[in-house]
Amino acid sequence: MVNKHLDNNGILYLSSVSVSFDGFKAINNLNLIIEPGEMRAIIGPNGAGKTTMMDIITGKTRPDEGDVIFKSKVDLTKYDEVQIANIGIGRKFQKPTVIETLTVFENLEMAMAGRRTVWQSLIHKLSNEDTQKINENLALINLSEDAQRLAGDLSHGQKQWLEIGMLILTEPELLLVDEPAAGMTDEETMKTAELLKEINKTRSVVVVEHDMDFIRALNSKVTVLHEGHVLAEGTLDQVQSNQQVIDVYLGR
Ligand SMILES: Nc1ncnc2c1ncn2[C@@H]1O[C@H](COP(=O)(O)OP(=O)(O)OP(=O)(O)O)[C@@H](O)[C@H]1O
Repeated sequence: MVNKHLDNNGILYLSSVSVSFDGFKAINNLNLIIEPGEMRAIIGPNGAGKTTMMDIITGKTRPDEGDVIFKSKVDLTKYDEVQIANIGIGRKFQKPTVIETLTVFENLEMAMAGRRTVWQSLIHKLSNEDTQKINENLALINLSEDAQRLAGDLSHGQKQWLEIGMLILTEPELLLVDEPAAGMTDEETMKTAELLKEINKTRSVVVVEHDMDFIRALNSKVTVLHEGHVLAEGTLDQVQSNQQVIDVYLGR
């Protein structure tokens, strides 16, 4: 079933994807292509299907119909969540899941160790190369000064950055980020946009977000979802001046 997509160069390709919950089509004939190296923002009113779409890409939800292809050849519907993470798709959920009783550095060390247990990763001696990677990661996520603080003492925004840093250490080719700006201060929100732009220099990023100032700062192509399919695509200015999009947001 995958051969027909080999001429498609997208890092992520969704074609005619649908899924129903108790007869209700949460995703309805969804088509989406993310190009390699692209940053894409996904917006849409509550219930548009944004989370369900992320769930389908990451193997949490199986589509009833359609193709979900990674890098032109990997049929993601055949794999489970852990396998998809290992294939190279990292997902950042809205709520941070860092270990609060460990330091920032230890959390990163654990992420670096991947499948080792917490205890194994803490007694495992880091190579110089690993230490350097963690230090570079700390600089990326703006937490160099906070490396020895307990993760539980960080602000909400800093915890989100730490978790993004942990995901980056697993070196995903595609990073999916769910509402990163929720609960952040304006300053944290803008720093998060800068962080994702920096990350996007080396990998593809798909961000679901409601905060329009944040979306504007990303300066990327925007896809508007509505009732489980794509309503509009373009720059933020283009989609914001699209009458159908305006009507959907105003509930008309
Ligand atoms: N497991 C499920 N069982 C039943 N209905 C579901 C399930 N998951 C999602 N839905 C429904 O599917 C629709 C799409 O939900 P989804 O959470 O994907 O939207 P969303 O765009 O992420 O919304 P929000 O912006 O509020 O997070 C909603 O009507 C939701 O109630």
